[in-house]
Amino acid sequence: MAEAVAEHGPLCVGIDPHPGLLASWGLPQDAAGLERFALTCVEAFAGRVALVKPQAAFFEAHGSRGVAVLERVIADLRGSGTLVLVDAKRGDIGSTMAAYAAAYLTEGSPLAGDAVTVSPFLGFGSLDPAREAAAASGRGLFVLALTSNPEGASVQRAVGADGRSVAQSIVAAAARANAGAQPFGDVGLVVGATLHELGVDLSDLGGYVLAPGFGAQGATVADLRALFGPELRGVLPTSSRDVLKHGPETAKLRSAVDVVRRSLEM
Ligand SMILES: O=C(O)c1cc(=O)[nH]c(=O)n1[C@@H]1O[C@H](COP(=O)(O)O)[C@@H](O)[C@H]1O
Repeated sequence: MAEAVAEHGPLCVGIDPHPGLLASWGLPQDAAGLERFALTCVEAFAGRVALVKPQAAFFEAHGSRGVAVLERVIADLRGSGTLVLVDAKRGDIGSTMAAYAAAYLTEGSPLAGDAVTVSPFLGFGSLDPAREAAAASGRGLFVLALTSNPEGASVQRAVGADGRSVAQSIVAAAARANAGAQPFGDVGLVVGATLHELGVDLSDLGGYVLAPGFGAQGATVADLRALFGPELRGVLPTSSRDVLKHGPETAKLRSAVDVVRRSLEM
């Protein structure tokens, strides 16, 4: 990850084939349209950004043919040397989590990218099978901590018996998992760029922070710096619709990526 960020900058671009985007790209609302959309994104982004984040939901919406397209996207991006974060937000009891870990974090599985998003809201310990699989296969996790949607706060800012917010407990558990790793461990967090204040201390995290909400959900580069500090150390801003709306021409998608990337350098 550190090498990819050093080469391309910290921007993560999402592949979110919304029905509205398929329509504006002049594509049919079926698996063939999805495939055309997703492979155009691969062509536009491979080798140009540190990380690409396909959103699994939009592929699953097309059934098994859609999932096959997701598998192809993962294979093509990884084959080009571009890191893939599969945004599947999985979370379940530990014994079932082990099956998700087999699907998303195990070498040889067609759905395994380089990292996957997971939900800790069944208890951080329920993620242990995913942490073990990630460590064994050299992959990573991005654990939801403070999400970009306004509804998240009622759960994530709730204060537990120990006086800490749920989000701060998640940060602490991730920091424990990353302890000793240099420069960063396998466990990243998701913290929305749309938040008005952080309200958690990320200084000991020892992992990357994926920051969605940048672009289409309204957060700007200034918001990112206000929230995470001017250096944006370890922060991976991620944008989907704000880039994808420039398709279907590959050149226009690439220049949209360049504009966003430059805005993060200023
Ligand atoms: O895990 C995520 O990526 C995620 C977490 C979060 O708190 N908010 C959030 O928007 N996301 C995802 O990030 C993407 C944001 O898309 P845009 O709003 O189009 O940039 C979508 O795929 C969301 O599912």
